[in-house]
Amino acid sequence: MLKTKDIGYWYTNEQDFLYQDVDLTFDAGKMYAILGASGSGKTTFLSLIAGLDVPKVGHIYYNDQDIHSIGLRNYRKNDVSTIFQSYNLLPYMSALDNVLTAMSICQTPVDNKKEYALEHLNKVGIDELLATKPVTQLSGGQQQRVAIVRSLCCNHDLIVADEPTGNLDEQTSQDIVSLFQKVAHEQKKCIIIVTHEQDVAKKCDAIYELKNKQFDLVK
Ligand SMILES: Nc1ncnc2c1ncn2[C@@H]1O[C@H](COP(=O)(O)OP(=O)(O)OP(=O)(O)O)[C@@H](O)[C@H]1O
Repeated sequence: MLKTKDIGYWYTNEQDFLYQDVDLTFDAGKMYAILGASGSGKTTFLSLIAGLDVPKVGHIYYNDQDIHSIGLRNYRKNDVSTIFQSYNLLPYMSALDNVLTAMSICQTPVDNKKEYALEHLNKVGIDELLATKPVTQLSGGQQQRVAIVRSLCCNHDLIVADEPTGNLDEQTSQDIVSLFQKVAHEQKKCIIIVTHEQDVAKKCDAIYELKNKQFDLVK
């Protein structure tokens, strides 16, 4: 579903590159982990495959089409959902409205959007009372779950997530990873997760480790 071809990236100068010649493949129906030390460039890599930033060299293909020819705006709107480390929820809205707004932008093909959103929020332990409160009144872990649901409800085929379980207790984290697994395997989505947690990585179908400026397939 997604391929990177010879991509390289640096921020300030080319000699300080984060990586070069990165050729990775991500298939539909699978969940991937990206591991690596802090500062190695994992978030930067996610921003490239999510179409939020552009590699300095190389190309990214989504279903064999260069994401530039799809158009990054179209790609983000129709094909890829991003779960940000800092959630990026709209603070003046409720959890429910955050999910509904995203569904409306992505034009999720569902008749009763409110029922669909509430059902998915419920699955991660956000009941209707919590879902209708201003999102700023929710805890960090609750906001993280709203961000996860917002991305799942967009129904895109590719989901990229930056430390999606970073703020969750062990049980909730396991539940979320099982949910991701189910979505990847049953709905044939491709889910790519940046994580520091070995337990999360172990549940993924494949693991890429970013080390010494290169990605190695370690599982
Ligand atoms: N906007 C920026 N301008 C310059 N350098 C940056 C910028 N954003 C990140 N960097 C640097 O690029 C490197 C990779 O950052 P990135 O956030 O991708 O790492 P990471 O592996 O996701 O780290 P962490 O696990 O701590 O979140 C770091 O050294 C960081 O300081």
